[in-house]
Amino acid sequence: MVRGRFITLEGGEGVGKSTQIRALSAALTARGVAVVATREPGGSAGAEAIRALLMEGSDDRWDARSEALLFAAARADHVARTIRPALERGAWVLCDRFVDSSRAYQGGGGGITDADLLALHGFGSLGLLPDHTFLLAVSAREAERRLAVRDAAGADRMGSKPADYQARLAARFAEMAAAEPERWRVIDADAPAEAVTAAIMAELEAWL
Ligand SMILES: Nc1ncnc2c1ncn2[C@@H]1O[C@H](COP(=O)(O)OP(=O)(O)OP(=O)(O)O)[C@@H](O)[C@H]1O
Ligand SMILES: Cc1cn([C@H]2C[C@H](O)[C@@H](COP(=O)(O)O)O2)c(=O)[nH]c1=O
Repeated sequence: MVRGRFITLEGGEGVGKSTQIRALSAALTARGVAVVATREPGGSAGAEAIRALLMEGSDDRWDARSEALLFAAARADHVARTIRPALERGAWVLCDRFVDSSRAYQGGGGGITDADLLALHGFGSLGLLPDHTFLLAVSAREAERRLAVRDAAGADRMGSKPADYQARLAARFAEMAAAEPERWRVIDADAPAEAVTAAIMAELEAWL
């Protein structure tokens, strides 16, 4: 079976993932690569409907277990309807967040065990993992500056989690990147957007 590449961008709030997905899509398309750019939660009709349930309403709308199940259900639909078909066509899938966001947010932030989250992922998405994951790391000061711009009109449900939740999830991202260095690359995302794109493209060069 011909298989494309599955690349994910991860990190905390407002670290520049969507900016990079757009720039990388353009750079890879210019190199003749068939690209599917997508995001989580979302990326298929069913998953976008679940996204609205997750992103709207008050912080206590879902408890940690219900929230983990909803993210896993959205991911199962996204994988089955968008990601696997694209990979089977030989496309490169660039995804803004994937299962590692559940491991950081619902795990590190929300206290669900990694084993439970991976079991949900094994059932829902048959355990699909990215070939390569880029962690966009920003300093606390830069994160604060970017979030002030993003949330000037108010944060969504996930973006309004308390500071200790944000600190736990950042620590969990760093832990996962250190534990699986063959899949993860940590990118200095305090740098200007063009420099971040160049750093990621340099890592992807080997596959082009
Ligand atoms: N390298 C960069 N340097 C300075 N500002 C940046 C950089 N990358 C993105 N930004 C700005 O930071 C803000 C957040 O960027 P973006 O929406 O790409 O982040 P994100 O990680 O996708 O956010 P979210 O968590 O909301 O999905 C935007 O205002 C964007 O223009
Ligand atoms: C996939 C996934 C996402 N989240 C959180 C992370 C963000 O707060 C939102 C998504 O918003 P974005 O602006 O599109 O990045 O959802 C999560 O908690 N768990 C997940 O699995």
